[in-house]
Amino acid sequence: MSHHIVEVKGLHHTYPDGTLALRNISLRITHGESVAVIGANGAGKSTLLQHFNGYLTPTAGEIRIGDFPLTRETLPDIRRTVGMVFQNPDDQLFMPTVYDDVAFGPLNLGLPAGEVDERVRAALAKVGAAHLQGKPPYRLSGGEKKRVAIATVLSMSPDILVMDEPTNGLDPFARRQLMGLLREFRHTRIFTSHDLDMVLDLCERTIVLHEGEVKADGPTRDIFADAALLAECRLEKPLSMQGCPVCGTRG
Ligand SMILES: Nc1ncnc2c1ncn2[C@@H]1O[C@H](COP(=O)(O)OP(=O)(O)OP(=O)(O)O)[C@@H](O)[C@H]1O
Repeated sequence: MSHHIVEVKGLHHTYPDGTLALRNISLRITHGESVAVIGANGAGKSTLLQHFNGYLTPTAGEIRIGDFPLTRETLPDIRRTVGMVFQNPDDQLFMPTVYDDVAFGPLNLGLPAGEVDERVRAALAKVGAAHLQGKPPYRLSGGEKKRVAIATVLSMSPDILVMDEPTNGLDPFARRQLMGLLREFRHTRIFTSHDLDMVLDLCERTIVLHEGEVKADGPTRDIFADAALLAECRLEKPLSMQGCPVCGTRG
């Protein structure tokens, strides 16, 4: 299913203030892959993800989603294909109620009212936020906002799910619930996270960014076993691979 493929060729991104955030990034993510993009603060993870559905435009290089290069003409279709959860849920929630926010995307697809309602209820139930549907988003807690932001993307049934720090601000129960949901999602998943145990659990492939460049791209366990790479990129092993300080067993 080629429409689930994300391809990046020679991507550079310089912000208007002159910050060079991405340098010559090339990668290809195919259907059904679960891929983590990790790196220290400021490594370029959010900048990279925001190119996948055209929120940022490359300074140089190309993004292809499936068979199409990302251009002004293909952008509406690509936004239907790629569901993006931003790091900050306030960037995603702007309607008077939670229900309206989750319905916004499906309504824009022109779906009949009954189907929109079905999608909204299913998406809110999946993130455990059905009870919040009548509330204004600005009255929600940080973790509640995050869950609703995720529901706004799920209600669009995207082919490719892109999430920037999806577990940020979630309590342990909500984190586990989200991990279950990501595990169930059968199409392409790409996310950034500092939650390296989640990365180890959910992603067979990990891409390491360091100072705007791809430093490594490979099987997640191999990445976390490379102590020199982790040290160079200011990363640590997931807790579950650090061994038990009491009994001395290795992860
Ligand atoms: N709007 C902006 N204008 C100028 N520079 C920016 C802008 N947004 C991000 N940057 C810079 O681009 C670089 C990459 O930032 P980015 O947000 O992509 O990092 P990140 O890896 O997602 O970090 P974090 O883990 O802290 O979320 C950083 O040097 C940052 O200061």
